[in-house]
Amino acid sequence: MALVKLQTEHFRNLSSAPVHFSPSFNLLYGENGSGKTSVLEAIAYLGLGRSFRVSRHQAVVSHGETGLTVFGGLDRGVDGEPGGGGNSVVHRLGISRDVVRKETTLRVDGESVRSLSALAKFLPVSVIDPGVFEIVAGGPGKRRQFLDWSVFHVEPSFASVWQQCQRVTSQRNQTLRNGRLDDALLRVWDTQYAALSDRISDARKATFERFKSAFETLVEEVDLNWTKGLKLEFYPGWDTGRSLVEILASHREQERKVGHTLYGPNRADIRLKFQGRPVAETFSRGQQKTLVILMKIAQGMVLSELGKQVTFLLDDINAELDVSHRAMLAKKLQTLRCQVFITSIEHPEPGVLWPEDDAPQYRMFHVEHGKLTEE
Ligand SMILES: Nc1ncnc2c1ncn2[C@@H]1O[C@H](COP(=O)(O)OP(=O)(O)OP(=O)(O)O)[C@@H](O)[C@H]1O
Repeated sequence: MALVKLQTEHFRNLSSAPVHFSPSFNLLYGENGSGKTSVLEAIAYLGLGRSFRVSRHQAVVSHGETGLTVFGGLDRGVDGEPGGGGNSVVHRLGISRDVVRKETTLRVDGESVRSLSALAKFLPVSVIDPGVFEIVAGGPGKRRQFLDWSVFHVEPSFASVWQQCQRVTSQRNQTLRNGRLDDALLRVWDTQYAALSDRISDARKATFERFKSAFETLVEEVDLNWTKGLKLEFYPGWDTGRSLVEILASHREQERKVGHTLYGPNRADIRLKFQGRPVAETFSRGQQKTLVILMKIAQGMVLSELGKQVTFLLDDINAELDVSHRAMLAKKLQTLRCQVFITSIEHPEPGVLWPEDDAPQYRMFHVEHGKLTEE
């Protein structure tokens, strides 16, 4: 699927006029503060139900307004129509947020839906912005988020198992904090928690294996010297040599002291090592950035294998990647037949992104005061 129509109301500084996009590449350029990132943010809002820049919905709502709406029209993507995709909308998505009532309303094809996953499954959006490099440089939380995004799109039941596990974890934490020694109750929570944790971990591991294999193929293809000896490993959040119930029972006092669960899927990680050491300690900043880009592409490959097209949102990559890495990224995304949005301050030169003169179908937009004008 590709987002071929976008219309927003009261979304930051964006104009409410509808915009039609290419199912392939879309190049957006404009001055600082013109609204380029806000366009990507509005697209991501449809696919993630939140902003990728800020955690408060209020910040995204236009000043002086009490709510926002984003509508999207999807078509079947680059391969959906003879001749490389036409703008024929096959699904309509809508999300509204009322920040006074703190209510979100979701619609798919005119029907109300309750869960965000019903909307999100239509539009897998992957953001590559300056903050994305935290996946390598930052803590395990960023890598869990990265992995779970693909698990969600690969394993249909993942979102509901995850929610159940969060509920049980929070009840278990309350019991741990409860001063009374309530061992019998804790054991009940332990059993439920361990069963859900195993399901989460199995789903994560299966998706991780797909991801790892795509990543290895990609690394082979791009043939970058410094990636030889790089190892990716999934850590589920506990030592799987023993059952989680056993581990929890043997760390009762420790968990009671801290008042929360210390072992399980909330501790999972993708461990990235180079010659036995964490890459964050070994790789240069440029290498770390390239590594994240390769991981993002590999994630796109996994979804492509399952017949799903990722919509990539590339914010200001000129500031992050040199010309050759930008060209490598554009080429790979073109091969994957993904939909791509790229922002830049300068007028884009397609010859830089596609030096071999094999530019795909693209649309170019100038962004000014929140309004997009196609060129
Ligand atoms: N809630 C809001 N309501 C109205 N306008 C807003 C709101 N939040 C931000 N803005 C304004 O919207 C504009 C769009 O900002 P955005 O970050 O999208 O610009 P950009 O083109 O990506 O800029 P840059 O190149 O500097 O990254 C800015 O001028 C900002 O001041």
